[in-house]
Formats: sequence, structure tokens, C-alpha cells
Amino acid sequence: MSIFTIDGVRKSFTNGEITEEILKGIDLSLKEGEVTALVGASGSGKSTLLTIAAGLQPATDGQISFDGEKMNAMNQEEIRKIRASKFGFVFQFAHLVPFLTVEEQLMLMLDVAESKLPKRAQRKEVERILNLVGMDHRKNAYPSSLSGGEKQRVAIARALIHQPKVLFADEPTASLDSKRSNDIMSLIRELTKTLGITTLLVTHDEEMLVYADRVIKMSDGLILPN
Ligand SMILES: Nc1ncnc2c1ncn2[C@@H]1O[C@H](COP(=O)(O)OP(=O)(O)OP(=O)(O)O)[C@@H](O)[C@H]1O
Repeated sequence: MSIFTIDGVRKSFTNGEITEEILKGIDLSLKEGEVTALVGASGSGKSTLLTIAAGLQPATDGQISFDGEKMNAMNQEEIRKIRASKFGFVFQFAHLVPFLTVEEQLMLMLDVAESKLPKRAQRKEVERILNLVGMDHRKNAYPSSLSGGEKQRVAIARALIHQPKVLFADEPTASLDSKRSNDIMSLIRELTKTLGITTLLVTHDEEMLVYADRVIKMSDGLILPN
């Protein structure tokens, strides 16, 4: 089932007198339980498409529907709520808060997502997700004592702690060596399947495409036919 559909999405940026069209009419649907990878040359529009799909910036034209609702018809506050409760994000760097322990990072995220669970149940949930990403033994650690791969595991746990429906991952392995990249992508794939999430991944790394169910190639603001 498609949970996310992108129809005829265009995006232009204007700098002074010059307007440049970066996305030139994108149609894409994402299926539940699948990892969809966006690949393409630098500047082809991958990150722009991901941020528009995630409601982080508006499209110039076109429709985005999530779970049967048109995101274009929503106001900023409605989009913010969907982002906080239904979407999770992982980027190239983990961006963990340096003065919070692993457990505290995740508790903070539950606050942001306005979790209604009592604190004790929240702690249990944190333990469960840390177990899923293999980091439960480091719940009291601060980010400075974690390796790059461990930080990314915590970032994945933080992205999934509020049980989002969609995971947006923009170059999640770009700061890692080959072994850690494979570990992280294998984890993202496994969690996509076991938790029934829909994952949109942007990557430069061809080696990571084995973890995708679908590979979408972009070139100059368009999706190339398969
Ligand atoms: N806010 C903006 N204002 C003007 N131009 C922008 C803006 N955001 C992106 N662009 C331009 O849009 C084009 C596509 O950028 P985007 O980051 O989507 O590409 P990408 O395929 O993700 O590239 P990379 O692989 O290098 O990250 C680039 O030429 C970029 O300079």
C-alpha cells in the first residue's frame, strides 16, 4: 500500500533576477515496509525532494499526500505536528546533544513528540528501542564516548522512538567507513521491515543500494525511467 504519494512536484528557487527550476515534475509513491533509495549526481535535486516530502519546505507546485491527507492543504502548525509525530529523521551526522546521555536524548524526543505515556512507560519504551538498535548497554553514555557508528545507532533510535510511519534518511552513512555503513543500512532495512515503516533514503554510496527495495534515479530535477 502507498502511504506517501508525490504528484507533479516542482520546485524553483529565485536568486535575484534568476529563477531556476530544481525539481521539474516528480511523481513517486512510497510503499509501507519498503526502503526507497534516491540516487543521482550531486545537484540533481535529491535532498530538495526529501525535504519537500518531509514538509520541511514547500513545493512550488504539485501535490503530496501522506496517509490519505493532502499536505498542501495543511497549515504550518498541522505540518509541524505531522512531522513531530509521524516522521523520523536521520542525517549524515548524528547531531546528538553533547550534555545528554543516550537515554536522555530519547526521553527528550518523546517530549518533543508530545508523548502521552507516563514517564515510567517512556523509560521502558526507550529501553526497548535501544535494545532494537543494539545500544541498550550504553544508555548512560554521553555522545563523546561513542564511536561514529554507535552515534548513528542512537540517532536511528531517536528517529524511531515515537513510532513514526515514515523515516527520512539523508546520507545516513556518509560519515562512516564501509563496515559501519553496512551495519547501519542493514539495521535501517531490518527496522523498516519489522516495524512496517516507510523509508526514503538519499545516498551517494552504490554499495548501500542492496539494502533498498527500490532505487529511484534522479537527473537534473527529474526521475529517470528504469
Ligand atoms: N534554498 C536554495 N536556494 C537556492 N538553490 C538551492 C536551494 N536549495 C537547493 N538549491 C539548489 O538546488 C540544486 C539541487 O540541490 P539538492 O541539495 O537537492 O541536490 P542533491 O541531489 O541532494 O545534491 P547532493 O548529492 O550534492 O547533496 C542545487 O543546484 C542547489 O544549489
